Amino acid sequence: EVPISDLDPYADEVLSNPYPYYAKLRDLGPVVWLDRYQVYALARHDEIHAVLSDPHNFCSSAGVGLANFHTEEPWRKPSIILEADPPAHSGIRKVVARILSPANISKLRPTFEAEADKLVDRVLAKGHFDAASEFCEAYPLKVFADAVGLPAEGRENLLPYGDMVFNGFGPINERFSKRLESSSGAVQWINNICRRENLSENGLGAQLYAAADAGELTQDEAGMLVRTLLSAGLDTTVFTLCNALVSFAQNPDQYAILRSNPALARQSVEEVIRYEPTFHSFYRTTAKRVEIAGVAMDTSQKIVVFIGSANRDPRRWENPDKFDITRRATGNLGFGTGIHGCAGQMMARLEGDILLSALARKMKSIELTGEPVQHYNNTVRGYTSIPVSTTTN
Ligand SMILES: CC(C)Cc1ccc(C(=O)O)cc1
Repeated sequence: EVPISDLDPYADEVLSNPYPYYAKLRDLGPVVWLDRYQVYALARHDEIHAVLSDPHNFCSSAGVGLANFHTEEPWRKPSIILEADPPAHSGIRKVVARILSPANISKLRPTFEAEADKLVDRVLAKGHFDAASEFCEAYPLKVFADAVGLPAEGRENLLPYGDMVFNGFGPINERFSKRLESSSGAVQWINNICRRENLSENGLGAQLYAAADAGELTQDEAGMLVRTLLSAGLDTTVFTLCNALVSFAQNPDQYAILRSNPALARQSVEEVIRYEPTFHSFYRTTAKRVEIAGVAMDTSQKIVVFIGSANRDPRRWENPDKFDITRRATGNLGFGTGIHGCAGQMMARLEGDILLSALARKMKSIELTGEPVQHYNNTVRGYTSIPVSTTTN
């Protein structure tokens, strides 16, 4: 029989430190029934990897959150890439993958490096700063928003919008719908800013519209994909940088290794994404009657996969709870895997590599001057405040 758990993965006490709860789920078995939400839960690496690698049996078009689009209205128009299955997904993904390819985004490196050095010098000159709001948020909101081609004004809408998107993959509870009302301005702003006339001539947004001119997409689909970039590309990198800073602050020996060789920044981003992934849980829906680890499931069943648990599974990782930037962390599930694997992962690595190496070259150690304040969201983990004092060379 399938073990039953009454865990509420969206309770604040679980969100504040999910790892002990993940360990319990892993020990219960490869497939667990979450009674509270009436869904199956996978917490072990191998089963999660298998489900994310099998879009045929485990589909995304019913939504990748708790809500089942087969039976309920999505809160926003479904994404044409995230919430799509082959064959519709394939052509769209090809365009996005080209625009976010290493070849295309490596052209951004000189600008990204110049902005990182400017930001590091600015915060170090202050003597102490909030590494969340003044550093980890400021950097993607400048370099990625510029790269997409957004105007300077209105960017304060971006993180609140992303927060709604990521809450939206969990239970659409009263908190969420209240947030939706209060941030309807952000939703309007996002839908408007994705229009071609509001974007720069040569940014990633313009490149999507150029693909439409070339007949690879419709103009509408290009606009929807600009929304994708703004939905997926901000909060995720902001919180990854926050998680990096806090992980290094709590493991000064690891920051000392990075200081001794800033070129390790790229590899350290990989370990941050394994150890403290920003994105923790999302869903697939069975597309037919199917079995996982001997458990027979009906069609149209929701399955939650806990990415954050897969990355700490001792069946896959040695000493999984240790933050160790010298380990080989590639292949972790922080960026997902398979046809829906993160299309922006090279952009995320570029931002993390550049900002962390710029910091490591100039800041001797990361000294917290107060407790980091965690950001609470149904599916992403990060911080809203990380008070640090600067210790230059
Ligand atoms: C971790 C993923 C769920 C992030 C994400 C969010 C939104 C979209 C979209 O297409 O709107 C795509 C990807």
